[in-house]
Formats: sequence, C-alpha cells, structure tokens
Amino acid sequence: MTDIPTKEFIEKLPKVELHLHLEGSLEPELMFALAKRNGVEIPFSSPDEVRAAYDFHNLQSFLDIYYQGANVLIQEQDFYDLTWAYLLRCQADNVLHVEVFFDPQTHTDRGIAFDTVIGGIHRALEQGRAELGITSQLILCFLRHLDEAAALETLEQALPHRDKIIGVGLDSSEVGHPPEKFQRVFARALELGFLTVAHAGEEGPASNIHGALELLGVTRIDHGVRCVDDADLVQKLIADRTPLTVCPLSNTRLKVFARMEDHNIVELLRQGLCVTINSDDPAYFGGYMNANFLAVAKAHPMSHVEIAQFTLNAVEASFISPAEKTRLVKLTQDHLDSFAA
Ligand code: HPA
Ligand SMILES: [Zn+2]
Repeated sequence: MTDIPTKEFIEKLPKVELHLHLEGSLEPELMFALAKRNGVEIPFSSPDEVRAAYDFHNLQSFLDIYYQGANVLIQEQDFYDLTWAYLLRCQADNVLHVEVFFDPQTHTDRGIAFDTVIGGIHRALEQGRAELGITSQLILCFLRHLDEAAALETLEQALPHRDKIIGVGLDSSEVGHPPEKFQRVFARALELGFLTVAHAGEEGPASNIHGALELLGVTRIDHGVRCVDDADLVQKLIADRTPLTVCPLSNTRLKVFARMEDHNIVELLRQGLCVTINSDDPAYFGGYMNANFLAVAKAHPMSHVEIAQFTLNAVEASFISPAEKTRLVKLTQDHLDSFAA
C-alpha cells in the first residue's frame, strides 16, 4: 500500500495533464449508453464484458479495440458527453489544466464530419472552463498508420477551427511509421502557427525521439521512455529540458515495462529530465491521474518534493501563459508547504 500521507498528498496535489486521448476516456458504461442511443452494434453484452476484453499484450492489440470502441461516437452530443465525463474525472482528481488529444481521422473515416467532432469537444471544454475552472487546450493527432496525404487533408479540415486547436501531434502504431513519414505535414503545421508534439520512443526506438525533435520540430515528446537506450540523447533531453509526457499505467498495461517496479520514470526524474505523469487512455488502462501517481509512488517511494516535481514539470511543459504558470506553481508550492507544516 502507498502510505496514507502519500495518498492524501497525491489526491490534494494540483495536477496538469498533458497526454490524454479523449477517445481513450470512453468508459464502458458510456460506450454502452451511446451504442444504444445511436443504434450501433457492439460485440459485448455488458460493460463488465468490455472490461474483461481489455487484456493487452502490446500497443497494436490495444489500438484494435480502441478504434472499435470509438464507433459509438456519432453525434455532436456524443463528443460533448465524452469530453464532459473526462472533465468531471479531472475535477475529482484535482486536475486544474489539461491539454487533450483527439483523433479526427478515426471519425472522419467513418463519415462523421470534422465539425461534429470538434463542436462537441469544444463545447464541453468551454463549459469545463466556466463551471469547473479547468483550463484546457486541444491538440489534433494524425494517425501515423495512415498516409501523408490523409494527414494533410485533415490539417486542411482543421483550418476553419484554427482558434480552437493549439497544436498537432502524432499517435497510433509507432513501429514502422517513423517521424520522417510526416515531415512535410508538420512543416506545414508549423508554418500555419500550430505547436507540434509527437508520440515517440513508446514502443519504437530512441531514434524516433531524435526524429521527432529534428524533423517535426516538436516541443514535447509523448512517452519517450525508450530514450534510455541512447545515453547522448538522455543528456540532450536533460540539457534542453525537453518534456516527456510519460503514462505509467499505459506503459505497464501495454507491456512497455513488465511491472511498475521496472518503470524508469522516477530514475529519469532524479536524473533531471522534465518528465510528467499522465493517463493516456484511462478508460482502457485502469486509472486517471491520481491512480497513475499512486501506482508510481507505490512502486517507487518518493519524497513529497519529488512527487510535486511532476506537477511543476507539467506546468513548465504546458502551453499556457506565464501568468497562468505562475499561478499553478504557487498552488503547488502552497500544497507542499501545507504538508510540511
Ligand atoms: O499510447 C498510445 N500510443 C499511440 N497511439 C495511441 N492512441 C491512443 N493511445 C495511444
Ligand atoms: Zn498516447
């Protein structure tokens, strides 16, 4: 068990989430409700049966089920409901700011309009800001198993919504789809003023982290845990304070690490990397932000200062204004002080 003071410290710690796929926050109960509402057939007879199917052996075995789950999302209201449910989980875990991914191609390839997808998501994010005080940014991810032309077309579809999207990212199957495949798409996105991030070094090699930094101009690496295979790269990430948005429960569920005890996140923190804790696809991997923090702290006992450093790193890595960063740092410092007293 994580000891009680640590549990309480984590639960009350202000948090910032930088690596969350909205489609990965689709809980089985909502999946069932939406399937019924939209008359979509799903190959399960109950939410428990859905959960029982979540036994993954690698990234692809997860992605196959994850894309299937997204089929129940049809109407603008469905994307709103999905996003709103996630924001309520954020509120419960004291997550104050989020930068979330969505995968438009998963939906537009099924005939759902881009406007429908982003309309529902944006409406919920605005309500989250107004009613829950949770600030947010939206990042459009390209599916790397699809081709460059499809990504360019998706980027064009996003242009009327330029004001709602802070950046673009790259997700889906990493092995066999290196960053260079999307160099021209990312160059165009940078030209248009989008920030860029990319999944790299999750299942794929450390060279994908290099590629994302050099060829895609990314300001953060999503996952990045395989950086340890290249000592020079680790030194560069430390020197540049390049953020890694690490997802501990995702990594153990997808067998990137066999056990949480084998995870390298705390070692990377202690080496001075700007590592952060995130939930990735919490409905599929067994937990939201607090669960991820607790699982790491249980396997790797840390001081309160070390635990709070994950939030300070996330604030540093976030796409928010300096004034907002100062506010979140102060809240984190106040939390540390209240536990030191
Ligand atoms: O962890 C992930 N990796 C790659 N693609 C994804 N799409 C959702 N989650 C992930
Ligand atoms: Zn991810």
